[in-house]
Amino acid sequence: MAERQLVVYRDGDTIAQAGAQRTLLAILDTLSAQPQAERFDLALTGGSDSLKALSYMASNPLTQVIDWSRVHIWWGDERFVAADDEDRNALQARRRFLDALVSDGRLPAANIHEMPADTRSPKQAAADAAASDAGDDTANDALLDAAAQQYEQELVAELGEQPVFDLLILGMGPDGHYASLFPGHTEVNITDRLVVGVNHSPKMPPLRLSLTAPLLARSRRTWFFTAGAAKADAIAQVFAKPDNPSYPSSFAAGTEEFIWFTTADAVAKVL
Ligand SMILES: O=C1O[C@H](COP(=O)(O)O)[C@@H](O)[C@H](O)[C@H]1O
Repeated sequence: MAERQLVVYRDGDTIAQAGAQRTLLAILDTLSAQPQAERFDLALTGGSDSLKALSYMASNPLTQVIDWSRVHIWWGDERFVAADDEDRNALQARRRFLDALVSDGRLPAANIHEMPADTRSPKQAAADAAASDAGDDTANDALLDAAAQQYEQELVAELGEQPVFDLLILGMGPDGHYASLFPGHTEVNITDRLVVGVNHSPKMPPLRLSLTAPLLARSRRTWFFTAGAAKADAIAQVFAKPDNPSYPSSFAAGTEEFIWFTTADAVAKVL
């Protein structure tokens, strides 16, 4: 595993700008190296700091010279809502960056590997939510598990039984969650699945899908984009103790590179 590196920038906007440039360079250099890599697998996250980086990618000139037909896009987690719901991480990424690449004919639509969306009717979703409120999670759990299995199959079909991303971008919530692995939830301990359903997420919306910790830890490069004082307590705890379920981000790693891009206020309790 790569040693954790810490980079402290002036503000979140700098994380997003530098992160955009760095992401595009990683793609360009990997696809241009000799012998050439066939493809580049990039796993995105939701979250304020990382989404901003996607907007900067859209206007960065390096975007014009990348062979996007060899780039595949994945997500570390997703909110299990309808495909056109504003809460969806993939929708936000499409709007900021991906849709333009597809409509220009540069990124094949099939290279965007979105996690499954909720296709239930509003009436059925409300009935399942009512059952859950009454203590019966059978329907929601079954639905989430089927969706998680579907994404697992897509990962295995594209990347084999032990999928590895070239680059995984992550954000961390103030509670220390990453992807949709939350403190106090059992999903962070699951090691025999690639993808899990997450019910009763403490952050809305309540139904989610997440890659599991072992998959998230074997990315070649793993970068956190994490700004702001609200994250200071969690970063201090994450840096203090690895693999701590109370601060799930402490499970993250990268095999070749593992970098936290932060701001001074975010690491005020570490340094
Ligand atoms: O809910 C989520 O939150 C985390 C962190 O988001 P942030 O806005 O606090 O940076 C994000 O990484 C994850 O993808 C998202 O679903």
